[in-house]
Amino acid sequence: MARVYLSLGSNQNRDHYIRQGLDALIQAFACLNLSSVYESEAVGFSGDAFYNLVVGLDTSLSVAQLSALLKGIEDANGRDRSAPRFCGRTLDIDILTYDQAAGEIDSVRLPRAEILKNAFVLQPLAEIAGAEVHPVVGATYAELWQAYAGQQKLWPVKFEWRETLLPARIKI
Ligand SMILES: Nc1ncnc2c1ncn2[C@@H]1O[C@H](COP(=O)(O)OP(=O)(O)OP(=O)(O)O)[C@@H](O)[C@H]1O
Ligand SMILES: Nc1nc2c(c(=O)[nH]1)N=C(CO)CN2
Repeated sequence: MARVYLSLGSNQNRDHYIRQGLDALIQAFACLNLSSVYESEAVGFSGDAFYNLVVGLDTSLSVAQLSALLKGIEDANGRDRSAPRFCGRTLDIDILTYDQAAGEIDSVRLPRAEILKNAFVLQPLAEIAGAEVHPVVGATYAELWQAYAGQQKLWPVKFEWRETLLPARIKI
């Protein structure tokens, strides 16, 4: 089994698509660890604000199998692959880490560089995996998030539907 962390983001019909993404992950995996959902301004382009969260899970899927599964979930949720990289997103699911893998595996770059760049990734990752060590930097996510101080900090968003996920093998 590999320990995996995923980043979910949406800035179009955000409640709907984040919920859809989580429902699909619940169907696919035995147990999910969910961070809070955070709202932040779009980084890298001007557009609607995003909701982001991080999900932790254990899987026996390979990186290639996991990547294909996640692309399928994105596609089923209106993802337009012809759109430019920095534009609105119905649902984006990225693999942040896969155990301690480092490098390009089956066209997936690990660990994902955005962990060290963006509060909307690092803050929720530190929330649910603060004691775990970044595969390349060697510091824990809690340490990395502390070092990020002074830059953008995000605040959790209250989700009415979050509690409704509780019966579904979810650790919040
Ligand atoms: N860590 C990763 N997680 C998911 N896909 C990755 C990763 N690294 C490389 N890829 C591959 O790169 C392709 C482009 O993905 P990438 O996430 O870089 O761009 P994007 O999804 O268009 O933009 P973004 O995720 O920044 O919104 C994906 O289809 C996937 O095959
Ligand atoms: N706040 C925020 N900004 C972004 C995000 C995102 O998920 N959250 N994703 C992007 C493209 O992947 C570009 N900009």
